[in-house]
Amino acid sequence: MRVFFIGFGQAGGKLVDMFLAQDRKLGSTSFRGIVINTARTDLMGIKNIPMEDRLLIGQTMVKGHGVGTDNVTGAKVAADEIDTIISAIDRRGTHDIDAFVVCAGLGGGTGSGGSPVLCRHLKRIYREPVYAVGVIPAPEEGRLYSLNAARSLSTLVNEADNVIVFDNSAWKNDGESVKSAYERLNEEIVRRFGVLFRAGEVSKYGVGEMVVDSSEIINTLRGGGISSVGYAISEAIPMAKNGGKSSSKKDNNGGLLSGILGKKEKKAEPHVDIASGEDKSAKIIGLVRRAMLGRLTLPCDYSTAERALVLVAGPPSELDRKGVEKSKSWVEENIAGVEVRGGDYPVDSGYVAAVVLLATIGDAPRIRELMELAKEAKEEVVRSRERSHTAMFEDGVDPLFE
Ligand SMILES: Nc1nc2c(ncn2[C@@H]2O[C@H](COP(=O)(O)OP(=O)(O)OP(=O)(O)O)[C@@H](O)[C@H]2O)c(=O)[nH]1
Repeated sequence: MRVFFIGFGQAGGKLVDMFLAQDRKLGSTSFRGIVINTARTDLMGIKNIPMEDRLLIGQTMVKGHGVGTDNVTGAKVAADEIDTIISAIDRRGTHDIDAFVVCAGLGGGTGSGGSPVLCRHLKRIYREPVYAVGVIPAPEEGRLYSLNAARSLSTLVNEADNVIVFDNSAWKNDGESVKSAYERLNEEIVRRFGVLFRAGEVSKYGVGEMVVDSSEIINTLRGGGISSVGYAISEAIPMAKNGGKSSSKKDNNGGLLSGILGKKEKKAEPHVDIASGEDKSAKIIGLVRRAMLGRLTLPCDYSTAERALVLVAGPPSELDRKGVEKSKSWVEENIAGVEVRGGDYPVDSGYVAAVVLLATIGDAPRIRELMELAKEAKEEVVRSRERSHTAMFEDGVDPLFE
C-alpha cells in the first residue's frame, strides 16, 4: 500500500521518521510523509525528514514552545492552520497514494488535539481512506494524559476510518519507565505496522503465491472503530534454506529486513522453529496462532474482532499457500466476524513473520478504563460547577444578575 504518513506531535513525528527510514532502508518508495508540531525543538529532533516537510504550527498562539499537554489548544491550533497543513501535504504529493495514516501520541496536547481535526479535514478533501495510529499513555504518566487520550480517542473514532491503537503500558517492561522505553516501543510499532502497511506492494524478491493488495487492507479496516495488531517471528532460518541469505555475519538481525521483521527477542515475542524440517504450513499456522494469542498492540478480546487480515512475510522458500489458507480458517473460527483476508509477502529475511490485524474490536480493558475515567472526570466537573453555583447562591450572589 502506498501510504502518506502524517506525524502529529512528538510521538507521531518520531514514528513517521522511523517509518520513512525503514522504507528508505528497503529501497522502497511506498511511504512518504510530513511531520507537524507546535514545538520547534521537537521538529529539530527529527532525523530522516527534510526540513521542508517539517511543519511548525501555532506560532502566533504558542510561539514555537508547544501546547504543554493542553489538547484543546492543540485542536484549536490545528483547526486554525488547517489550510497550511493541507498545502504542505499537497506539496509533498498525494496523487498516487492508497491511504493516509496519521500517527500521534494521544496523551499529550499537539497530537492528541490535532489529529482528530486533521483526520476530519483529510476525509473531507481526499477520497483515500484516513487511518490513525494512536499511542495511548500508561496510567503511570498521570491522570491528565489518560484524560487527554480518552477525549482524543473518542473523537478520533468518529473522524478516522479506523484507529489502530498501541498501548504503551502493555509494552513497557516491569520497572522500566515509559520514557526510557520509547525507542524500543517505537521499533515495535514500526516493525508491525511497517509490514502491515507495506503489504500489497510488489516486493523485489518476487510476488507471493497469495498476494494481498491494498484493497484488502482497506476492506479489513472498513468497519471503523478501534483495531489491534498481533505479531510473531520465527527462529532464524538456516543459511542453506534461505538461499544463503540469512545474514548472521553481515547483519545479525535477519538480512535486508533487519529491524523490519525484527530478530529473535528474549521475551517480547513467541517464536516457532521454522528450521526444524516440519511441515511448512504447520509452521505458518503456528506463527499465526502465536501472533494472535500473544501480546497485541492493544490487548483486547480478539474474539470480538469483526474482521481480520493475516500476513505472512519471509523468504519465498518458506512461504506456503496452504499454511496461509489454514491460518485464515483458524482466525475465522476464533473471531466474531467471518471476513478474514490474507496473503504472503516475499522479503529477503532470515526470519518469517506473521502479522494479524484484528479490526473493529468490541472489547479492550484499557479502552474501557480510559472511557470510565473520562466519564468520572466529566461528572466531577458537573458536580463542582453545581457546588460553586450553590455556594454563590448561599452567599446571596446570583451569577446571572451580578
Ligand atoms: N510509544 C511512544 N510513545 C510516546 C513517545 N513520545 C511520547 N509518547 C506518548 O505520547 C504522549 C504524548 O506525548 P507527545 O507526543 O510528546 O505530545 P505532543 O503531541 O507533542 O503534545 P505536547 O508536547 O503536549 O505539545 C505521551 O503521553 C506518551 O504516552 C514515543 O517516542 N514513543
